[in-house]
Amino acid sequence: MRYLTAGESHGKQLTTIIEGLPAQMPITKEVINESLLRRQGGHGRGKRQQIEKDLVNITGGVRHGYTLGSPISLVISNDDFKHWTNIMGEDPISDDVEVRRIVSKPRPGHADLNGALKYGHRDMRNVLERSSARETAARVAAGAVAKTLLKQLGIEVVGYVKEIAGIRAKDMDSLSIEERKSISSESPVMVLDKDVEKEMMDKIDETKKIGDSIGGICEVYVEGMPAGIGSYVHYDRKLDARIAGSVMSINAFKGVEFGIGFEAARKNGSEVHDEIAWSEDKGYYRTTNRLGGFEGGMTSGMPIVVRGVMKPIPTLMLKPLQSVDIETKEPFKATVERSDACAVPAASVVMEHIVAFELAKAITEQFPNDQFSKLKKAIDEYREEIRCF
Ligand SMILES: Cc1cc2nc3c(=O)[nH]c(=O)nc-3n(C[C@H](O)[C@H](O)[C@H](O)COP(=O)(O)O)c2cc1C
Ligand SMILES: C=C(O[C@@H]1CC(C(=O)O)=C[C@@H](OP(=O)(O)O)[C@H]1O)C(=O)O
Repeated sequence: MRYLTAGESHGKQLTTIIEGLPAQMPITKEVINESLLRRQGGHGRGKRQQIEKDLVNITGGVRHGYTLGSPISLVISNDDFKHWTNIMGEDPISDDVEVRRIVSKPRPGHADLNGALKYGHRDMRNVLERSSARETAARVAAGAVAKTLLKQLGIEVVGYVKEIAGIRAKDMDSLSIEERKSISSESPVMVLDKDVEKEMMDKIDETKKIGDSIGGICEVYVEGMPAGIGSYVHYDRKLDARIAGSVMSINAFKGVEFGIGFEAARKNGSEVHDEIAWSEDKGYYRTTNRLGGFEGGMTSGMPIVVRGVMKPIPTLMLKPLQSVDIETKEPFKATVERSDACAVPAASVVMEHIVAFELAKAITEQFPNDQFSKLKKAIDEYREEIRCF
C-alpha cells in the first residue's frame, strides 16, 4: 500500500491516491469525513478552520460501498480557494507584486527560505502553499481508509494529547481503547482530566492573546496488532522505524518515542524489558509494556504506544522573529494576518491516521492482499497459529 497527495493550501483542492488496498473491502465516505472533521477541531486553531469544512469526494476505486482493488482517489475541496482564485488559479496573472501577493519575507521555522533556495522560487508563496499543514487533511483521508481496513481486522488506533506547553495530561494507562476514543473526540484538547483541560485551554488563550505559539506531545495507542508484524531482517522493514519516520514527516514534528522512550536511557535493563508469559486465552504476552509494543522491529502483540513531539507553530502573530527580505536583503520583523496558536490536538488526529497507514501497509505486505476476505482469513489463521506456537 502507498499513497500520494497533491494540492496547494489555497489552491482548488487536495487529492489523495491510495494504491494497494484489497478488493471487496466495505468502505464509506462518512468514516473518512468523521476523521477529517476531527482533524479540524481542537482548541487553538486559527480562522482558516472557520472557512473550511472538510468533506471527501471519492472519485475512484470504490463502487457501491466496496473497494475495487484499483487505486482509490479522494478529493477534498479548499473552500478558501474562492478568496484566492486570481492568485492560486491556473490563468496567467499580472506581474504586479501587490496583485500577486508575492512573499519575499521568509518565516523562521517554516519551509519558506530553504524551499526558495532549493527550487529557485523568488515568490515564496510557491513554497508555503505546499509545505503548509493543509496537506495533512489529504493524509488523514488516506489514514481513514487505512483505519477502516484495520478496524475490520480487529485493530483499533486512537490519538490524543499528552502534553501542551509543559502542562501534562493525566495518565490514561488504565483506560480502554473506547474510553480513549471518546476523550479524543469530545475534549477540545483531547485530555482526560477536566482541570488539565482547562489549564491547557487557558494557556492556549493566553498564548493567542500575546500572539505567540506553543507545541506539545501527542500519543497514539493501538490495540489488536498481532505479534510478528514488521521484520528484523532489514532497516527498511523494521515497522517501528517506519512509524517513526512517518511521524517525523508530520509538519512541525521533531521527535518520536515508543513506550517509556527516552526514559530507557536512565534505567537498568531489568527495569526496561518486559517479561514474557503465556496463557491459553492470550497466547504469549508481556507482563508489562515498557517497550510500547515493539521488539526487533516487529510488533510484540502488546498495545503499541508511540508519542510525537510537536514544536510551536512557526508563524507568530505578534511576536515576530528576525528575518531577512530576500528582495532587499534588509532585516525585518513580520506580522501576519492569521495562524494557528496551537495545533497539538489536531496534530494528534493527524498522527493517529499516519500511524494507521503504516500499520495497514505492513499488514497488507505480510498477508495475501488481493481480496479482503482472504486477507481477513489469513490473519485469523495467523493469530490462532501464534497463540498455540
Ligand atoms: C495541524 C497542523 C497545523 C499547523 N498550522 C500552522 C499554522 O497555522 N501556521 C504555521 O506557521 N505552521 C503551522 N503548522 C506547522 C508548519 O506546517 C510546519 O512547521 C512547517 O511545515 C515547517 O516544517 P517543520 O516544522 O516540520 O520543519 C501546522 C502543523 C500542523 C501539523
Ligand atoms: C489550512 C490548514 O492549516 C494551515 C497550516 C498552515 C501551515 O503553515 O502549516 C498555515 C495556516 O494556513 P492559513 O494561512 O491559510 O490559515 C493553517 O491554517 C489546515 O490544517 O487545514
